[in-house]
Amino acid sequence: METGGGEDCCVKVAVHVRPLIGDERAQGCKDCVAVVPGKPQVWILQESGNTTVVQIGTHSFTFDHVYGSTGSPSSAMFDECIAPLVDGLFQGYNATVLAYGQTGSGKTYTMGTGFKDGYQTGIIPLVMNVLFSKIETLKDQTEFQLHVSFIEILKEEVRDLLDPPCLNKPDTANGHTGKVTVPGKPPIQIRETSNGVITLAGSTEVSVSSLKEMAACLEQGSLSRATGSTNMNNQSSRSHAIFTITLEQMRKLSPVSLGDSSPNESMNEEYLCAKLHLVDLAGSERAKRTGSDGLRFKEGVHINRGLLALGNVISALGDDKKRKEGVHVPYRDSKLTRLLQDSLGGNSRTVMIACISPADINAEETLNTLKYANRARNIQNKPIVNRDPMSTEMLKMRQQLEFLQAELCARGGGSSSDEVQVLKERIAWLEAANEDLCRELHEYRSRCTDVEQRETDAQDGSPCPLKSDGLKRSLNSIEQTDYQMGENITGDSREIDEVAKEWEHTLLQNSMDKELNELNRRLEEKESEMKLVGGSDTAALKQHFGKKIAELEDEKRTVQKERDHLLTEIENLASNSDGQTQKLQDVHAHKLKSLEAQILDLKKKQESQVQLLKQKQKSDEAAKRLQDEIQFIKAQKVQLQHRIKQEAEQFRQWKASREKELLQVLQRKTEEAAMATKRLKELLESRKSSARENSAVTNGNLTNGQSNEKSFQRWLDHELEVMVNVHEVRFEYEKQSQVRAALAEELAVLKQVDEFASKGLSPPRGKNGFARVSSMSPNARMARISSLENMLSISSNSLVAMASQLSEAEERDRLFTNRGRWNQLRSMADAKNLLQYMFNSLADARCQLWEKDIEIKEMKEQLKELVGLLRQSEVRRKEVEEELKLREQAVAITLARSASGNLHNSLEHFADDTSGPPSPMSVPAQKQLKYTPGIANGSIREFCVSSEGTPWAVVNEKISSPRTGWKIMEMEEKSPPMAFAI
Ligand SMILES: Nc1ncnc2c1ncn2[C@@H]1O[C@H](COP(=O)(O)OP(=O)(O)OP(=O)(O)O)[C@@H](O)[C@H]1O
Repeated sequence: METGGGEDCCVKVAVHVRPLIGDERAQGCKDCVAVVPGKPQVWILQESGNTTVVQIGTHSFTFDHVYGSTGSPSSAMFDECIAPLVDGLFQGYNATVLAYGQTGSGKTYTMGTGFKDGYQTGIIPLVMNVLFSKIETLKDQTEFQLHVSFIEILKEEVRDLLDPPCLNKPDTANGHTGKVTVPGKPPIQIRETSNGVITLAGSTEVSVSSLKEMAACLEQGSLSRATGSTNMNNQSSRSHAIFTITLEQMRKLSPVSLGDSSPNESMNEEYLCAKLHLVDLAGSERAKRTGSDGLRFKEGVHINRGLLALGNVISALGDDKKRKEGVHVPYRDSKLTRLLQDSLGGNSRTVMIACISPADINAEETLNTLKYANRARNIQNKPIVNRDPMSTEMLKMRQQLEFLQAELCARGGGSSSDEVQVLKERIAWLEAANEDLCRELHEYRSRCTDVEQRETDAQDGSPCPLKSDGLKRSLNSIEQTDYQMGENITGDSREIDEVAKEWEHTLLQNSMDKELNELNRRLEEKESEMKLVGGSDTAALKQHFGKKIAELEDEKRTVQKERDHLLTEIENLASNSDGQTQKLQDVHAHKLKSLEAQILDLKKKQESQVQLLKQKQKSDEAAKRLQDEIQFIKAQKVQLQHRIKQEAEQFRQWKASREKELLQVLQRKTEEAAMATKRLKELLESRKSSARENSAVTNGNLTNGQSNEKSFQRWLDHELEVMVNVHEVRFEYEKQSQVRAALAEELAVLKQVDEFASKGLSPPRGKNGFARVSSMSPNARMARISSLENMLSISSNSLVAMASQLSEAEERDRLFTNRGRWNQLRSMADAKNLLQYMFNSLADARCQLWEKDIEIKEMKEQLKELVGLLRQSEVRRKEVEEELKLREQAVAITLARSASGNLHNSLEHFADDTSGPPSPMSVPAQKQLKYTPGIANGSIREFCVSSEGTPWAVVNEKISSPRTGWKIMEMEEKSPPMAFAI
């Protein structure tokens, strides 16, 4: 059904970098993707220190377009990449848009297959808008018919998203969504027709005539897809979804005049049919990162298999050149692979949008995505216009007719009747040929249908072989939970210690703060009292009082003098008893009286002054006492402040050393990871050279059979070492990711608490980690935040570096697998030798494994016994403590009695008490364990000696481990002397 030629064109690749999303921010992820401004070039970055940015080795990729991050805005993607494909549809070109990338990288967001409630984002809604507005402008010249289909490929099974009865029916086999067959309706199948075209037979094609109808199909399908995912208990799309728009058009061409004969309508029409496949592939994922749930694991395997298929298609198509050169490049022949192959490598115009996350934690997947995408750019497509064969033939005839008419005109506008007759005959011949062609086409189509039906029947009858070996192996490899248990237990108890220490510090600081506040309060109280008591200057007061008393004394003396003088005068006057004298006498007597009153008053004043002075002295003494008290409180305060400072300093030092320790652990882990990464790099490098060496061997450059054999053995050893190293790096990667997640979690909590504190709020109670963090001082919090950020940065760098090597290893391994690991073995003898070597190695490895198993069993037994004995001795210790307490009490009572005169009796009583066995333990002797590193299997007896030199335990060797050289000793207690116990 296709004619017409087209030029070759490569698959266009546009990278879409989404921003960091909430979850990634919460995990403290850094942006490790950079786009060169103004160029479609992407770099994966590694930060060195806090400021400098260094590019990692070879990880720079150039594409046709890069959107997001510092590249072109995402809004430009449609106009630059997709709109030309929509235009092409109207010219009859098929087109495919593929969204590819890891889980959560933004494929659904980019494509718009999560279309819901009319909310239009993504490519598909935009395609629909443009399609209908274009149809609106062309509807006068062209008749259009639109169909849509929406299917989902889940575990290599096709589900029709537009046919509800096929959806959401429980599959009895595994309990999740499966497809049921509707009677009379054949199931959808990915089929390969006899001429090699891959088709989806039996999918619903809904005819649509408006934007609304098409949007409803997209929405219905998207919802069905989401429901399916929810049934499988998973939010992410676990399937490949293909939304196909088929555009049929019948164009009205300008009529061709056929002289006097009636015009043939069909010759004035052109029929074109083109399909646009919009594909949202399931996200690539590593089984380990999705958790160990069996169902999800299986899905992951299928998804990855699908994506592997895509990867293979891409690389196989990319290797087309090699195929042309005669090198065997295998295609995987799964139907899905072929379907994708047709979309990518067929006659479509194809745009691949490689979605990536910028988070450093996804660096490995991002690198893989970019590598695939980069390879996809090499794929050559040959787009052609899809015309109905009839239409094509008509078009040819039409062209001939036009040519003939033009010729006719060129000969002067007129033509002889003979010429017209010749032309008419030619037209009749062409029409007859056309009819023959149509008949042939019809027969050909029915033959094709027969062949397809036979193929389908044959497939239905043959059960599909189970390829479960790889899966089993993968499942076995994830059963490693025991491995880290010891580490976890140690980690947990360490964390408990740490939390306890922090609490202790907080409580101590709080109680000391309270104490300090109390001291301050008392100090204030005393000081204000002091102000009251000793507020004025005591010396000045004393002087003031002294002066006052002296003045009073002077005054008293003057008044007394005056009184004496008056008395003498009165006596003199008494001897002269005339009237005058009597009068004077009275005056003097009066004056005398007042003077005496004055003297009395002065005396009182003086006394009160003396009293005041005495009181002052008393208050001085009180002030002195207060002063002493204040001094004492002040000294206490200084001491307490010193203790607070000391304790804080101790805690700070402990914390710093803990932090240092943590950093050292992280650094050690990072160094280990770096070492493993470096080793892997070296191994990968040397693999390249050993591959060359081996190819030299197989090309016969080395004739010596033995060196040939050795070289194969070396190569095999090397391959195995690489495998183990990749495993090691992956293991380190997982561990590092966990460390990083824990750091990020703590950082997030600290930042939240900080935010709450800056708003003056207290963090929510009962939330994990909040209580502990909120008790930290702001400075401690800031210090911890910066230290965590530092650690996160180190961890990020290490993760990115590991991801880089892992991706390299994976890439090489994949290439190697494609080429065939064993291709270089050219002779049966080589193969047999290598097989023998492998057999020997495997046997060795199994024997070693067996020995290790035995050792582990032995150690587990020992551990069990040790734990039992530890518990016993713990119980025993408590008993002894109790007994010791009782004896101490008894001794105290005895001493008290002896002090009260009953010395003799009590000593007798005391002797009675101690007349039993001299050991404080009256129960049978207990066995204790003792570890002695060193020579095993020796006959050893040891004596533990008390402080007085008395042997009290005999030690017998019990179990010994030839591997570790540690032995467990049994110790029997001999009763130590009582005097020692007292
Ligand atoms: N360009 C973008 N801008 C903002 N958010 C985005 C962008 N791309 C994706 N996201 C967000 O990232 C998350 C994951 O996106 P999406 O579901 O499209 O990923 P996906 O690749 O389809 O995942 P899966 O393969 O698991 O289905 C979603 O929350 C989505 O809203």
